[in-house]
Amino acid sequence: MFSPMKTYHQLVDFASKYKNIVVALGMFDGLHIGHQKIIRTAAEQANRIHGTTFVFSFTNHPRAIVDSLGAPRRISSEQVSRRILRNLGVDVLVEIPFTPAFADTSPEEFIHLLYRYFSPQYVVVGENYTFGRKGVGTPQLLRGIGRRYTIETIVCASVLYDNVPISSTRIRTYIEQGDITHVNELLGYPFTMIGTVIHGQARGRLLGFPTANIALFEFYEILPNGVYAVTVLYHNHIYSAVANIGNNPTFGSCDRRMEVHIMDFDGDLYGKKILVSFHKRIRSERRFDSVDELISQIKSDKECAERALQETFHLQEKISMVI
Ligand SMILES: Cc1cc2nc3c(=O)[nH]c(=O)nc-3n(C[C@H](O)[C@H](O)[C@H](O)COP(=O)(O)O)c2cc1C
Ligand SMILES: Nc1ncnc2c1ncn2[C@@H]1O[C@H](COP(=O)(O)OP(=O)(O)O)[C@@H](O)[C@H]1O
Repeated sequence: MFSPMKTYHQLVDFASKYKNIVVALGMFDGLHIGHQKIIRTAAEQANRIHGTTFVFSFTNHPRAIVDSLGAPRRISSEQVSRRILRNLGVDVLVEIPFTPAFADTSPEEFIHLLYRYFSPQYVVVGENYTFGRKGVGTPQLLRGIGRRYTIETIVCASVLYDNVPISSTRIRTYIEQGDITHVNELLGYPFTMIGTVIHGQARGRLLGFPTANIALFEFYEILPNGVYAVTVLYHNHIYSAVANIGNNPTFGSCDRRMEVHIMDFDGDLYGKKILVSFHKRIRSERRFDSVDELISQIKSDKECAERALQETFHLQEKISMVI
């Protein structure tokens, strides 16, 4: 069993509260395989010196401040990220707002700040990590200046997939395309959303397929409308399920949402939190001319989802990273 991860939203004198600090630095949106390598390296190093594993990151994406195009939509929700960080062995998460003043910090000032609040034995970064005003700080600079403060820098090489480094940007593109297979390969765990079940039009049960509905939020990168093979974690049990993301065009239209029909389940889920993990895209959402056509399509979607879940079964053990 893991001890709970402590979270701070401001910088305090961590050095006097925790011993032998090792800090992983980065934005870590999505916590993909490359991020996991950096954080695992930090945790291993901390274990070796009987110390404390820290992740130091930001509540908002730095690009919200420094990029005229604004911040990209997030890959993972806060809840999903925290579960993964805890499972990777992080003891303390420090997440502070990235403000215009912070963006103006010079690389030297940033390293001084690390020393002042963390006095880390080690910092761990990815090879393409940048920091400080206009992102001019590099891992080499961190290593050079860090030594003056007796901070050792560990630089992790990018993890490649098809000979190209795995990046959050690449994963966002696959999500936009609904390419779950690639999304999950690069994340190293199934793309997952956690949400609370809300009321819909109470129509699903009449169609013979009740669907637990979950509102979608604009600031997360989400999959395109369509039908997906998913699993649902509820009350410590993983169920096979089939999800539809969209506006139900067969019935006019509704707010965009995700709805999940859970197989071999009967119960009241309103107001309950469920965790939905995506495994394969099945088809696009479309308008049907009759309700009977929609019903027979949902029947075949369900069979298709069952088959897809059998095919991807070997990958599903990675769900443990998000639980
Ligand atoms: C597997 C699955 C596939 C679906 N595909 C479509 C679709 O292609 N077009 C559509 O209009 N609605 C589709 N729906 C949504 C149904 O219209 C919706 O579940 C139903 O209207 C119930 O809505 P309610 O939850 O508000 O009661 C699908 C639902 C499921 C479970
Ligand atoms: N197998 C199931 N899958 C999903 N929801 C189920 C299932 N069995 C019962 N339910 C319940 O039924 C509700 C969905 O029924 P539905 O008629 O689609 O209503 P709504 O339009 O409010 O979502 C869920 O929120 C849940 O409480």
